[in-house]
Amino acid sequence: MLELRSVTAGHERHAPVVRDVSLTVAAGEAVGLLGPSGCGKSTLARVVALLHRPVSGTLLLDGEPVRRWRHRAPRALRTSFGVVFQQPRLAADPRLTLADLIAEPLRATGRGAEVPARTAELVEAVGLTPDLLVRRPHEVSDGQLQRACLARALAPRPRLLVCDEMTAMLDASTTAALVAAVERYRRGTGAALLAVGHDRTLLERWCDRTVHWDELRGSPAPEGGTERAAACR
Ligand SMILES: Nc1ncnc2c1ncn2[C@@H]1O[C@H](COP(=O)(O)OP(=O)(O)OP(=O)(O)O)[C@@H](O)[C@H]1O
Repeated sequence: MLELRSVTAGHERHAPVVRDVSLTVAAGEAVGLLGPSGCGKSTLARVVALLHRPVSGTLLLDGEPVRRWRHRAPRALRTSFGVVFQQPRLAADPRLTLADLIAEPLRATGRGAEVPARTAELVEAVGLTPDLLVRRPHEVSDGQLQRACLARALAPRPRLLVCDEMTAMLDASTTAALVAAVERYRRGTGAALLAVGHDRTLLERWCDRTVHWDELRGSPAPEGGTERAAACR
């Protein structure tokens, strides 16, 4: 379903943090990605979630190369991917109520009519209570806000969910609840998962297979070789 071929990406032009990384996630598969702090996992997660354009290499979805990232990506492609980050307070607009936060991706993609029904489903799915929906991020706990961020990621029914250290700052019971919510969603939809983290025990229990960052680098480029993303903007 998702294939990264020799992807190089970074934040400074001549010093990429992700170099020549190749990775495949099959339809419905859950892949855990482990690696030390600062190696580039979050940068790669952002490339996969179409939020960060690589310098070079190819990202294929169902065999089709992705040619545009961020707001340039076609709407259908953007809603194929959902992402949950480690720090919900950095990922949530502090001005929005939780209801508006969860509805954000549907409204942004012209699906506002789905908001009431979908929000009701999601609130239950992630274990929030409806009274929290009128609150803003500073009025809820980290765990409650992360539940809302997961609901936001699931709102458009993505085919691939990227969880970038989603549970790193949560207690064991909230971690278990969020992992269970992701797994219920995947069972119901057949969505694939890329879960990034440091916690080998959690990822090995959660995912079908776990790969280490070092295993992703320098794989031989498959037939067709690399593709300059810059040429595809
Ligand atoms: N927006 C940015 N601008 C410049 N450098 C950045 C930016 N984001 C990350 N970096 C740098 O890129 C490198 C990789 O960061 P990244 O967040 O991808 O690593 P990580 O493996 O996810 O780390 P951690 O496990 O600690 O979250 C780090 O050296 C970091 O300082």
